Amino acid sequence: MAASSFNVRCRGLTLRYGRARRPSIENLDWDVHPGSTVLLGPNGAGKSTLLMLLGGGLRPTSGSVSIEGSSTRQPVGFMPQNVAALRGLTARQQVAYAGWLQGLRNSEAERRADEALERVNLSSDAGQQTKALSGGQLRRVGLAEVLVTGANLILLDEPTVGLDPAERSRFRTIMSDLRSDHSIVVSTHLVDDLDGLFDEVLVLQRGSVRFQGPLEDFMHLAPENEDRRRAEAAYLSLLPERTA
Ligand SMILES: Nc1ncnc2c1ncn2[C@@H]1O[C@H](COP(=O)(O)OP(=O)(O)OP(=O)(O)O)[C@@H](O)[C@H]1O
Repeated sequence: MAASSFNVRCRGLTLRYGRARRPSIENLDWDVHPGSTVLLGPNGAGKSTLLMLLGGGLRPTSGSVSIEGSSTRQPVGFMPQNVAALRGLTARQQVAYAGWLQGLRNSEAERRADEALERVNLSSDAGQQTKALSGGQLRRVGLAEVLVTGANLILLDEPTVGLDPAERSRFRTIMSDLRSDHSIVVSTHLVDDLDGLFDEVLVLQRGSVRFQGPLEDFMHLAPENEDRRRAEAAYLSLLPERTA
């Protein structure tokens, strides 16, 4: 994919749930950077809401998300925090089903499902019922469900939360591999492990942008003497009150 020719722009993006007193995303301007972006923010800051707006799962109350230069029918794919295991389906069938829902013919959906499962290192479990998979394996099925659609931009909502260290490391390796031919945006609470995986950082607080820029600039926000947990120190310097 030519990531650089693919643009996703948010302008004045605002989302208010029902009769909520204040918007969960407020007047947000953001150009999604080609490459990989980490989305940080305290609980309730609006990370999931922003990802759902980008993925088309929510319609903005006002403002817009525009997508230009995509070569596929489904330019953006969203993996939610909780990936559902569909009863009675194997991993291969569940991934192929996601492709079929996007309009692929059965044979094409199955072929792409095999490719996607290989990409997430699950080929050997393709015949397992998804209900029988571990939490980490199920997350990887969820990622394969996104890949099967051919999306250019992949949105991952807290993909490593609750995973054991081995599965977390496996997932990081897969994300790192995906950076070669996809743009990715990943929301996370885990600010200790950003280096080598992300180019850009977006920090949200109460639905507004608190910081956006290259990872290097973000790291410079950390006080001089903070070395080991530099990213966490940078993050805390933006959010002294730790409120959403
Ligand atoms: N379906 C909904 N109806 C009403 N309010 C909602 C709904 N979903 C989220 N909110 C509110 O919108 C705000 C942003 O929530 P969101 O889940 O996007 O934040 P988040 O940064 O992803 O939080 P977390 O890190 O806890 O997942 C919060 O105040 C939340 O209570």
